[in-house]
Amino acid sequence: MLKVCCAIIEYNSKVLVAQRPQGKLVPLKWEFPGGKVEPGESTIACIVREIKEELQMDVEVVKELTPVVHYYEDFSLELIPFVCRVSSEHYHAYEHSKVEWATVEQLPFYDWAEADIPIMKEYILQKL
Ligand SMILES: Nc1nc2c([nH]c(=O)n2[C@H]2C[C@H](O)[C@@H](COP(=O)(O)OP(=O)(O)OP(=O)(O)O)O2)c(=O)[nH]1
Repeated sequence: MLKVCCAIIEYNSKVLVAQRPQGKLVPLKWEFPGGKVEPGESTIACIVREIKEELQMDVEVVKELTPVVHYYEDFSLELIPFVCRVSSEHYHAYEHSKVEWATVEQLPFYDWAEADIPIMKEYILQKL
């Protein structure tokens, strides 16, 4: 099964959310940025690498949340979430159509990729 890591990046009480581009899988849905684990790569190395590639940010991993297995119509994946910290709010959006800093209260109102919904909910619950 496809193994994908994603990052819930925190800064100043907000988290970074990103919209997938048109023309890729799960188009225009919102996600926590990340990507596929490469052969032989640890999940932590994967998330640090992906966030550097996609957003030019250096993350520090704080903790892992519960992985989600999700079956889309045409593919399935295991999505492994990490809460991460950054020391600056600045990013360059190389691979997303939009990127935003959202408050925890705003998270339920994004049009999420289905696999991200349980992750978003778990994150909100552990913030209460
Ligand atoms: N990065 C990320 N991918 C997610 C999330 N939720 C979700 O269903 N996915 C899916 C979409 C993609 O099919 C896959 C992640 O692959 P990816 O982001 O590395 O790759 P991609 O399909 O955008 O493009 P590519 O690297 O193959 O060119 O997992 C999420 O929160 N973050």
